[in-house]
Amino acid sequence: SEPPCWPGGWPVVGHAPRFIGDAANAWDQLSHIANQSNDFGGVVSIKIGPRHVYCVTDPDDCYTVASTCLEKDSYYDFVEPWLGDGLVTAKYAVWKEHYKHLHPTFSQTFLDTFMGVFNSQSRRLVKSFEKNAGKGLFDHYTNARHVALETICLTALGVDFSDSSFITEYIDALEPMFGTMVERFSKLWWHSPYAFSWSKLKKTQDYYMKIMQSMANTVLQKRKSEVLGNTCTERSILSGIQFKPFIDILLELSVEKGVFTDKQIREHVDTLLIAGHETTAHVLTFTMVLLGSHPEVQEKAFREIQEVLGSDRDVEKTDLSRLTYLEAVLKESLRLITVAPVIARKIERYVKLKNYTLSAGRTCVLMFHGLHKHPMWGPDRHEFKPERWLEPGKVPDNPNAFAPFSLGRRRCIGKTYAMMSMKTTLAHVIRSYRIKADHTKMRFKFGIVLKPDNDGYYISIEKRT
Ligand code: HEM
Repeated sequence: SEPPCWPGGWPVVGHAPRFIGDAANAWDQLSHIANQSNDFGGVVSIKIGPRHVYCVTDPDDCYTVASTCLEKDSYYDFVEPWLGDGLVTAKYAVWKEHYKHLHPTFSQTFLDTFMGVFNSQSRRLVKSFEKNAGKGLFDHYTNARHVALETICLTALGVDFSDSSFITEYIDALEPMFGTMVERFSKLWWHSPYAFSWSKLKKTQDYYMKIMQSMANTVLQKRKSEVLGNTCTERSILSGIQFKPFIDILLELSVEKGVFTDKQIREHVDTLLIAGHETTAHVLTFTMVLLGSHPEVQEKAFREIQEVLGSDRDVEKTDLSRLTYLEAVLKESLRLITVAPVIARKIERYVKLKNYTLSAGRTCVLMFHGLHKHPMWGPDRHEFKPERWLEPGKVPDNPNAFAPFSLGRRRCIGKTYAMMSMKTTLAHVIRSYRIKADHTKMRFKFGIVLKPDNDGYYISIEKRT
């Protein structure tokens, strides 16, 4: 049978009026639907204008959809002019071909070579915090994001932008462009490509997109001539840190095997830049707030870091698996504040779930924030308790209950990269500063990823002696 309908829909427009308003309202509605879905047994259906959208929070049903519906929903077309054939937006046929070539570049062996970059970048973040020590609340997201973008530029592009204005200029174009995309989501009448093509919003979007594409192209062309001419200066600039950036692997594949066009390389690089920095920067920001609000957790993490690392040495790859409490902190943070709360798939042919059947031609949204608050997590599911990850029987034994990086074959390719870099950064930050914050003051908004909506996420820090 069809899943139950979320109450409160209007004729013709359905639930669309509920989404009118700002991004904070959009997040409130998404949270509401997720709760309702959990109350209704894990699936609920909503109507956004003519479009039927299924919203799923049941773990097994999430997995069924993630593993059988591999085509992204047409909502992703909003981002297509920018990210094109990049892995997030690519049509399944292209994705399958490109994924085969890209997957090995995320192997543990390649990622291990990034540890030097992760450490030096973490030290840059610690240093950038220094001026705020003992000075009250400050916006640590700005620093975290700047450093995260620098990190992904180093590892994906092989370019060190720490002494240039590239990062600031990129963020200055990215912010308003992202804004136009979120605005399009929230305005039903601009969902139609035809109506949108005439809008002022599209003009603004194109303006910023051009800036970003031309920045990416400049980097790409420079790198291409270096790779072809075998004069990769950046690698020697980062002396002592030997690694191969993703772009070199893409360029080699395109030169040797003709796998990618220049445009596709640009789209892959843009995808990595955006998917690889906004997410990790927000998770670090939120995790620091949670640590600052739970001093006993923070002290326990600090003691573990002292035990594993001892002196002020760099984090090595073998340390990462020994930082088990820190890992539990990160997982609990990803569970409680799910930075990528929703993804959407196209239902191409009918899909049989545990209790319902989804009809072809519709949209299915997997609500990971709802999955992470499913009653199976227990009565304390709204609380921050890293201990649950370390005590037997305290997390659901369903392998699909935890999906911050999505599920199935199109799950995040950067999961290990993200965990390695975030753990390294937190280890450096926690051992350098004592953090104070109040997570109850945080408000959120939906900006494709989950973002803070007020300054309630600010932290204050004191230097540890
Ligand atoms: C905490 C950090 C991160 C989280 C929570 C996260 C989450 C996700 C999620 C939920 C998806 C599925 C998106 C969808 O289906 O629409 C995804 C896909 C993806 N992520 Fe991540 N991500 C993180 C970090 C990264 C990093 C560091 C990179 C790159 C270095 C990355 C690269 C990608 C790519 C390329 C895809 C598309 C994969 C595919 O379709 O094959 N992500 N990520």
